[in-house]
Amino acid sequence: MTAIARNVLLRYQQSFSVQSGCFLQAHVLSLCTPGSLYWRHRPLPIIICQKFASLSYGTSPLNVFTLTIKRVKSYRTHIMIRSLSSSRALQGEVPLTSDQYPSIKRGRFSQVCPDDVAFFESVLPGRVVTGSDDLEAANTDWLRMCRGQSKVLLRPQATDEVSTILKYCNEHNLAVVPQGGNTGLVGGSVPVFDEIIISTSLMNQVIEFNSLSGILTCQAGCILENLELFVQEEGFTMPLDLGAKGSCHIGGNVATSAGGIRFLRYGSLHGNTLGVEAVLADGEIFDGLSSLRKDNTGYDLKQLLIGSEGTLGIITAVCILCPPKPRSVNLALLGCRSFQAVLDTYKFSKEKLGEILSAFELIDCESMKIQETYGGHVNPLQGETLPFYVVVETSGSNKDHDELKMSSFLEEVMGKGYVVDGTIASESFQFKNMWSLREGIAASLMKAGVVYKYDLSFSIEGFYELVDVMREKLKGDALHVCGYGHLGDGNLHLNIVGPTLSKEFLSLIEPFVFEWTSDRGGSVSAEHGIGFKKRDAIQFSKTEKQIGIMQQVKSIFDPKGILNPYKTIPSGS
Ligand SMILES: O=C(O)CC[C@@H](O)C(=O)O
Ligand SMILES: [Zn+2]
Repeated sequence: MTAIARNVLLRYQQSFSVQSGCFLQAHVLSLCTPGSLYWRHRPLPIIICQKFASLSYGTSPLNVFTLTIKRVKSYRTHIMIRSLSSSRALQGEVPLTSDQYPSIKRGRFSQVCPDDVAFFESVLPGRVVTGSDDLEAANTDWLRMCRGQSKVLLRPQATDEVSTILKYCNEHNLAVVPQGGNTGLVGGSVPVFDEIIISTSLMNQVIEFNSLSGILTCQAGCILENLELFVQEEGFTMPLDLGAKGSCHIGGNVATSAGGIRFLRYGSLHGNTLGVEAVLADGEIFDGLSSLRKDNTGYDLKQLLIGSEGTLGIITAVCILCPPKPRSVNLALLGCRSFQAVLDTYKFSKEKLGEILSAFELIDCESMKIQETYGGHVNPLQGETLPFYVVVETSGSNKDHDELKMSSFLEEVMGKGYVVDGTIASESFQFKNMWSLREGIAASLMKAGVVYKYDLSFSIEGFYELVDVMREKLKGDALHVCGYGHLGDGNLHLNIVGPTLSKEFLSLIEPFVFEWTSDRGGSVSAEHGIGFKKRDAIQFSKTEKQIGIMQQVKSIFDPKGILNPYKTIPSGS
C-alpha cells in the first residue's frame, strides 16, 4: 500500500493524494462544526472548523483521492491533518469467525431481506451500505482475527434514528452489532455471523461544553483525539488517553470502559462518565444524559451500560467530566536492571512525585526489540540493553516546581541504583516519540507474526511473574513473549507472538494463562473487555452466581438477545 501523508501540516491551500485502495481516515484536528465525507462508502471523519477553513474533495479519473483544505479566514496559521492508514485493513484474507469457532451456532435470528433494506433506506436515506467489498473493513476486527459476514451497515446520525432502527430490528428479530472506531482487541465490535452493523461514525457532534465545570456532552461517534483537542482549547483535557485515540469513538470507549495511560491519574470511565444516553433493544431511549456530579437516587443504572460492550443498549451520547489541562508535563524514559528495581522506582515515584505523577508504564526488553525491529524506533537509551524500561510522566500546574521534582526524583533513583540510564523529553517531537514507543507496541507486534493477546490485572508486585513463566513454557515455540503495560494500574499486556494461527499453539497458552491469573486473584480482562474472544474466559474472573446475574440483567434489557449476540456472556449460556 502506498504510504499516505502522516501528520502533514497543511498551510493555507494544499492537498495530498492517496492511491485508490487505501483505507483512509483523515481527521482535521481542529474542531467545531462537524461535517463528514465519504469515499467509497468508507467513513472519512472530518471535523472542521468552518469558521477557519473550507474543504473540498474529489476523485480524479485515475482514482486518486484528493482532499484540499482552503484557508478562508485569518485566525489560524495552520490546520493539522492527521492521516491514519490501516495498511492491514485490506491485505490478506482473515478466516471467517464462524469457520474458526464451529461450535458457536448462529442464533435463531431472521436474515436481512430486501424489505428490511428498503425500510432502513427510508429511515436513513443514502446511509445504508450493502456491498460486500464496502463492508470488508467493518466486518473485520483490528487484529485481523475475527471476520463476520454482515451484509448491511447502517449509519444513523441521530438518537431517534437509532431508536427507529432498533425498534424495527427487535420486532423483526434481526441481530445487530454496534460499531464505533472498530479498534477493540477482543472482537467485540464486529459481527460473528451476519448481524447488522450499526456504525456511530456519523454521530460525531459535540453537544455542549461547560467551561466552568469541564463537563463535555457529545455524541457517541466523536473521535477521542478530536475531543481532546476540543477540550484543550477550553483549558481542559480528556480523562482518558489511549493508543487508538486517532480513530476510537468516545461511545465505544464508554461501552467498553476503556482504560489507557491516564487511568492512574484520573481513574476509570465508571467514575468520569456522568451521563449516558442509550437506545435499548426495543427502541426505547435510556435518557440518562445527566451532567450532575452527584445523584444518589437509588441504583446507578448507567453503570450497567458502561462496559456492557453493546449487549444492553447502544450508547448514543455521553457526558464526560474533564479535568483541567495540566500546564506543565514532564516525560522520562528510564532503564532498570531488574523488575525489583522497577518496583522500587515506582514506589519512590509515588513518594517523591506524589500527585503530579500521571503515568507509569512498563516496556520490557522484548517489547523494546519489537519496536526497534518492526516499529522503526530507535531506543533512546543507547547504552547497554536493559531488561526493563519505564515511561514516567508528571502533569501539574507549576513548571518550575514540576521540573525540579522530576529532576530530583531522577537524581535520587539513579543515586539509589534503581535506575541505571534515563532520558528526559524536552522537545515536542521527543514527547511524541516516547509515547509512540510505548503506545505503538500493539501495532508493531502485528508485523511480527500472529499475536495472542492477554490483558491481565495483577497486584503490582506480581505484575511480571507470568511473563517469565510463559517465556520458559513457550521456549522454542513462541517467536516473542512480550510484557508491557500500565504498571501503575497493575495492568499487564502479555502478548505472545506465534508463527501461525494454530489451535495447538493456543493450547500451550490457554487455559493456563487464565487459571494462573485466577489463582492469583487477578482479572482476565483488565481494560479490553470480554467481547467475543474472551467470553469463555470470563468464568475465571466471575463466579457462576455473578454470571447468572449478568444473564438476568441481559434478559431484562434485551429479552430477544438481538444486541451484540455471542459477546460478553459465556457461549454456553
Ligand atoms: O496490545 C495490547 O495488548 C495492549 C494495547 C493497549 O491497551 C496498550 O496499552 O497499548
Ligand atoms: Zn493498555
